[in-house]
Amino acid sequence: MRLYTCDAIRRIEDLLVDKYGFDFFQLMDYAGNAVAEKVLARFPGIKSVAVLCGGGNNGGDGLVAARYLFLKDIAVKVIAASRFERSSLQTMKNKTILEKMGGTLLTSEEIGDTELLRLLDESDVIIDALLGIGATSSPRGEYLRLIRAVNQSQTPVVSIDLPSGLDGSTGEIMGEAVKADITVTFWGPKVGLYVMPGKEHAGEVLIANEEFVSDRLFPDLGEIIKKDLHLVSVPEIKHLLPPVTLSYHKGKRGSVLIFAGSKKYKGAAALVALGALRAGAGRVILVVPEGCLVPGVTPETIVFEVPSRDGTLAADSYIRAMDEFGDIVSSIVIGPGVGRTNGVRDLVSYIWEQSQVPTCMDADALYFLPEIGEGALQRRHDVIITPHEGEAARLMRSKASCVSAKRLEFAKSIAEKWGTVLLKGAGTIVDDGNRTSVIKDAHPCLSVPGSGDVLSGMIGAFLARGLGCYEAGLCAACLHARAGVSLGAIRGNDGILAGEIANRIPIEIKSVSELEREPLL
Ligand SMILES: NC(=O)C1=CN([C@@H]2O[C@H](COP(=O)(O)OP(=O)(O)OC[C@H]3O[C@@H](n4cnc5c(N)ncnc54)[C@H](O)[C@@H]3O)[C@@H](O)[C@H]2O)[C@@H](O)CC1
Ligand SMILES: Nc1ncnc2c1ncn2[C@@H]1O[C@H](COP(=O)(O)OP(=O)(O)O)[C@@H](O)[C@H]1O
Ligand SMILES: [K+]
Repeated sequence: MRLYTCDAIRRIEDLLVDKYGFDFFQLMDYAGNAVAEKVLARFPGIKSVAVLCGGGNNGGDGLVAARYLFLKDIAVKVIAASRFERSSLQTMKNKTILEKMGGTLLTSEEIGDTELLRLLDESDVIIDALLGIGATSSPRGEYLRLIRAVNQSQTPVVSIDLPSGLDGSTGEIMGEAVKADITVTFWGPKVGLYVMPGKEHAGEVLIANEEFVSDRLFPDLGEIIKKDLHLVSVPEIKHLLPPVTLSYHKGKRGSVLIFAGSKKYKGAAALVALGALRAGAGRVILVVPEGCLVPGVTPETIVFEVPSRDGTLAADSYIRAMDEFGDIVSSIVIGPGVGRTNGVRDLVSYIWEQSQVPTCMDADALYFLPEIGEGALQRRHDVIITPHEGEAARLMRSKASCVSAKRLEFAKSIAEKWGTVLLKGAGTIVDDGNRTSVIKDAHPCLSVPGSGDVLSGMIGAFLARGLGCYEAGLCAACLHARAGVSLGAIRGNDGILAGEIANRIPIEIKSVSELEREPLL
């Protein structure tokens, strides 16, 4: 699904006016009306609503929503952060209409903090119409005070277009932002509503008036939006999954060579292998240091023990494994539980510089990449690296908090330097340097130990089945997230085991293959 930046949305709105003759008053009416409808549908029986309005057009949308709710006999209080002195004509007009109809308009400056909180707490719903796509800097003055009050209140919050204070094009928070339960946005999905931390601030996203932005009305839509930015959920990966036919055999499924585990961390290796098998790999070969018995490894896994160096793998592990299995290996996974010894550093460095096999690098393997990067680093087009935010920060010599704040930007920089990247966490990002996808589904039950090991095994399986790094990352992240949503719906947020995520994957693949629609990315 296409994702829209704020610039693209502005161009679409301008075209609706210039090409089709809408005026901005009409567009504001569509927007505010849609918000009122969604609020009434979501919160039936409400009696009172506080509408917090800024002085821009987002505030204008709030005034329209207030009017439609007022007409339904709901007690509406507009609390304005601005005196509307420099507002657009359409916002002014909507203010005048509401006033003439007898609506209550208060100016926040005249309301003390205690009274403000009381007003918000006494309302059944708060509508946040302070800032939309027009905000370009950290909220200040009354806007900031109102945002803080909204976040302090227990009343459900519906944000109009964007949670105020959120950058709609990046998902970054400009200082502080409203934490909404629901965001009603217009025309199409805006990037910032799906990328963390914006995703968390947006709550549930409802898109209004999407039908306006069709290829029929906008044949040149592809020119307007960034074609290389996508929101990906299961329908989008259907056409990527390799078809399985009656003539299939395990050779066609490809073979994954896994370098995982060490004396200290044994279980990781079993989970990578399970992830690969559950995602449909043909043969899964697990290379482990001698004596590091892998608990729980499934009998379907081929275990290949190599001499241990300080309880870990070493550079010669690759040569030994390829001597034995090189003629069948179609992908490599390296990292989970391998440890951080010199032997592992040599192995990672050797694979980065010498191997020609499509590879997924995860966990401890990522620890050594910056060191390799000090030398003559060659970006690998056939490697996908899968850092969480801490690992991403180390790769870019930054802090995890900086990565969390600017996920899209960091993913792009990593992809340009190293190769395709899958930046983990809710709203997982896959970036190959040219294309960026944000995974729509997410569930906190996935935040358990070994969950990432399963994911890297799944990527290995999709690479082995012939997918490119970007496509393998998309399929694995999407199915992994789906498994989380399915398990979470039954079992809640806590106590899911990583192996259970893996075991859920075949069902998720089946449900994707049964989907009827097959939209292109
Ligand atoms: N352009 C259009 O045709 C339509 C726009 N719509 C709405 O209009 C919004 C965009 O409207 P605008 O461009 O007027 O922008 P906004 O309303 O998002 O923000 C601009 C207003 O906020 C104030 N402001 C900006 N940054 C601030 C900061 N950091 N601290 C405090 N105050 C700040 C400005 O002084 C101005 O009053 C959209 O998000 C959407 O809700 C809808 O009405 C649909 C039609
Ligand atoms: N809150 C969350 N919401 C959605 N997905 C999450 C969340 N937390 C973690 N995940 C996913 O779970 C996996 C965790 O991987 P990782 O941090 O490497 O864990 P481990 O090293 O224990 O395997 C990643 O795929 C990540 O995207
Ligand atoms: K808003």
